[in-house]
Amino acid sequence: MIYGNTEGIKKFYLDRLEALYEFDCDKNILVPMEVVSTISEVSYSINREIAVYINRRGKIINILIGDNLTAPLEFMSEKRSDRGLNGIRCIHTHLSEDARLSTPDITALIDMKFDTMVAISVVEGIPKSFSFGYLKIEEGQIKNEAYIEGPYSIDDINDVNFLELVTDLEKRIEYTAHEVKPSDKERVILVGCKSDDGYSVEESLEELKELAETAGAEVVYKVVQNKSKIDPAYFIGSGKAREIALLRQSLLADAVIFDDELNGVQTRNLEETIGCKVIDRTTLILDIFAQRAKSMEGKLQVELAQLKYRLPRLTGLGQMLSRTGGGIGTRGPGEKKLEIDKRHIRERIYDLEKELEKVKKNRSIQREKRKQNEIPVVAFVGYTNVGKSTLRNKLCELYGKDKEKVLEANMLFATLDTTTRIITLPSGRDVLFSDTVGFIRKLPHDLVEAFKSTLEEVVESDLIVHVVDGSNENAIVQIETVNKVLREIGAENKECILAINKIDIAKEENIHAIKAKYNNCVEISAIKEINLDLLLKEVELRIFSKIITEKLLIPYTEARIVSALHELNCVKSEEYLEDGIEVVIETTEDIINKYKKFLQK
Ligand SMILES: Nc1nc2c(ncn2[C@@H]2O[C@H](COP(=O)(O)OP(=O)(O)OP(=O)(O)O)[C@@H](O)[C@H]2O)c(=O)[nH]1
Ligand SMILES: [Mg+2]
Repeated sequence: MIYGNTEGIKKFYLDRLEALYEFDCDKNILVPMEVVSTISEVSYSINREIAVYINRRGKIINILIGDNLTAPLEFMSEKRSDRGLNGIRCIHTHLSEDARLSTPDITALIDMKFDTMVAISVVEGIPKSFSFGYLKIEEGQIKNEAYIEGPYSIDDINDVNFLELVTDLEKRIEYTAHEVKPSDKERVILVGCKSDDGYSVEESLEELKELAETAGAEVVYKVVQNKSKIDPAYFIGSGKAREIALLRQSLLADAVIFDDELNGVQTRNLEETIGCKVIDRTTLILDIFAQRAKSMEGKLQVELAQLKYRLPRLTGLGQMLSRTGGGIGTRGPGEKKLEIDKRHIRERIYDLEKELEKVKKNRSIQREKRKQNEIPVVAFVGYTNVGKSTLRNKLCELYGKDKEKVLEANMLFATLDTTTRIITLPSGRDVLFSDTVGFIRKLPHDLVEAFKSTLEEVVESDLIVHVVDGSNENAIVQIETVNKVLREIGAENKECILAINKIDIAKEENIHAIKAKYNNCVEISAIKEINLDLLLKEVELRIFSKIITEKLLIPYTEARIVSALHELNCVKSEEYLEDGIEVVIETTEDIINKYKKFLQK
């Protein structure tokens, strides 16, 4: 793939340039003459400047056509390497007698920390003279200044030993202890494609970024791919993959994470081209789940899901992953390494399924017991990070019988196991509140499958409290994502309350939009303890009483009852008739019973 302004250029020239990708440059030589003569000729013929980017292994990783060639790379400058030279040299043509580096050339050199920047003056297709620049290093630090050498003739430039130059530069850069081992964090590049599921790529990538950070990585760049057609071999197309390879080198990234699922072949091809570990969103989510699972059952489920996801992909998996170098995508529950041998994986899957069967049986026995005690169960569901755990902890703190806290953190998937606590409602009745794992978009199917038994709690519950982050602009899409999973586990017809959380920071119009679309909303703030009593009242109402609509006729002498009913917030309409006030109320059985004598037949 040739980048830049290739419009109107004959295929013949593009092919000649393309062939350079196969060429191995001598590692010692600053400007490989075969490359120089090709780009000089083509540059002259098409009357455009050409730049090639070569890594230290002597591989050409990118070829660019256009004017102002070094400029397009500035898009990376903000994320450029802070840890020394970027390991790439740029060689480009000037279609004039002037081989001196231009100001943009020098700026790019400094910004990107190229190993060197070489300019060739090309006259009538012949390389005439050369100049090159490299960064100034003082007291162990790379300065924002460059040394420029030349112009040199072809003979002179051939005497420059590139390897010596770069080795010397590298030697003089003093890496502090921190820089040598910059952090335990993996540096990752994210790649996303446009999708049509209601999210923009940017939002989806933002979520992927949060996921990556939750997994302990540092995101150094995000790549957006416009192409909607999926390449069977590379997912994004081989040209784009090469572009990412260049990025990876200059940003010194350790891994690339794709926002969509990749198959084994795509993973292998991408790893080969990009030259580092490549993982997808599902692997990342599984990795997070592996780190977070606490209960025996949770751990078993995560491992099972991981192995099931891996098995069909193993054939295609490249060097990078089968070596299991460590980091994201290689962790199993409890930091143990994942199996990479197919036969072992199959055996392990079999064992895990057996073990899970046992655990499942236990769980249903427990559930039976609870049923016998007749304590109703309220299940908290909701998109990840909406505040389910915070809400449940607050409720436990204020109304609970035991005060053990559920891990709450501003991290995705803080909760991975259903945990259940008893809460006393205002009326004095007890209910069990159970917190569940957060739901997330593009939740891998294996995972829904794996967590079904955890989610059985939801299916078996008496009431669902669907918690929504009212401050999130995607709240409605998130609600729909959760509803979709609820449908998948067969819980769509359950009695449900929508708790719109975080109203302390939510925008008015956002809340309005949610309320306009859904019934049974209660606006709350878990953190600020706003309306939590109201939520519990609503819970009580939904669980312990059927809602009935009745018409009462209340004599004028008993008018205070009407105001009492108004206080209960259950009056739907009222009419002043001759023999009394006719009110239609929508409320619970026990309240209706209280006013039985006024019932109109
Ligand atoms: N401003 C504000 N922030 C809140 C509120 N409730 C929760 N949060 C914050 O939202 C973040 C996520 O809260 P959690 O309770 O961990 O969310 P969760 O839904 O349990 O998340 P998972 O278990 O990962 O699915 C935390 O940083 C909370 O402090 C609220 O009412 N207002
Ligand atoms: Mg939680």
